[in-house]
Amino acid sequence: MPNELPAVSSLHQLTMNGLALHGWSQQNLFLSDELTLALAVECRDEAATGALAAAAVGRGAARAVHSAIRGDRILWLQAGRSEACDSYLLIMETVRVALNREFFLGLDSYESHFAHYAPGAAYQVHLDRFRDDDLRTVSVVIYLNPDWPVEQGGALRLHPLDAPASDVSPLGGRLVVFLSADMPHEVLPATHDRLSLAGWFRRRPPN
Ligand SMILES: O=C(O)CCC(=O)C(=O)O
Ligand SMILES: [Fe+2]
Repeated sequence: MPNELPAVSSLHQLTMNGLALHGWSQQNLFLSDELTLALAVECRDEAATGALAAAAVGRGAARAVHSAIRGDRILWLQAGRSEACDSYLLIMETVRVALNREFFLGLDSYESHFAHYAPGAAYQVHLDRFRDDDLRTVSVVIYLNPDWPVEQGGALRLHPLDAPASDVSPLGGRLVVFLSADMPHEVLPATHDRLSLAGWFRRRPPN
């Protein structure tokens, strides 16, 4: 009986290998320049019209905006909002399938938002998995900034539990994935506007 599963793209395979070995992975040129630009324009336009809202931290009664802890403004995506977003969500669907096949995670959904960090905005060290909601399993960030010299700051700093910290500069088209429960991370302040898409693959809720 031949293997019926379609081939996983070699880029996805690299991502899977990095996750398995280190708990995180970075891929440059993950999105095409064309799609990155379309998403960047959409994010910038939405920010300019005031459609992004100050992001909150915490859940339930503790949920509140604390801009010194988390300074980005966000807009959650819905399927069908634009051709570019639908292309992005379709690509992330192929990543979801690859993650499930490689790690048997039972991921059944993906939630994602645009984020804009104005100059000086940051996000202090945190974990993406909530204490009272452990369904977020794999975190994703895709950057939408063309030409981002490292001196502009704004790195994502990952703090693996068993390895030195790693900085990832938010250069357009770049993907970072990491395990939501185990990877403390922070966003360092930048000198320029910093645009991204953040997202989370969620597990099926238990019955
Ligand atoms: O933008 C980034 O590099 C990371 C964002 C982040 O940690 C989050 O939204 O939870
Ligand atoms: Fe995070």
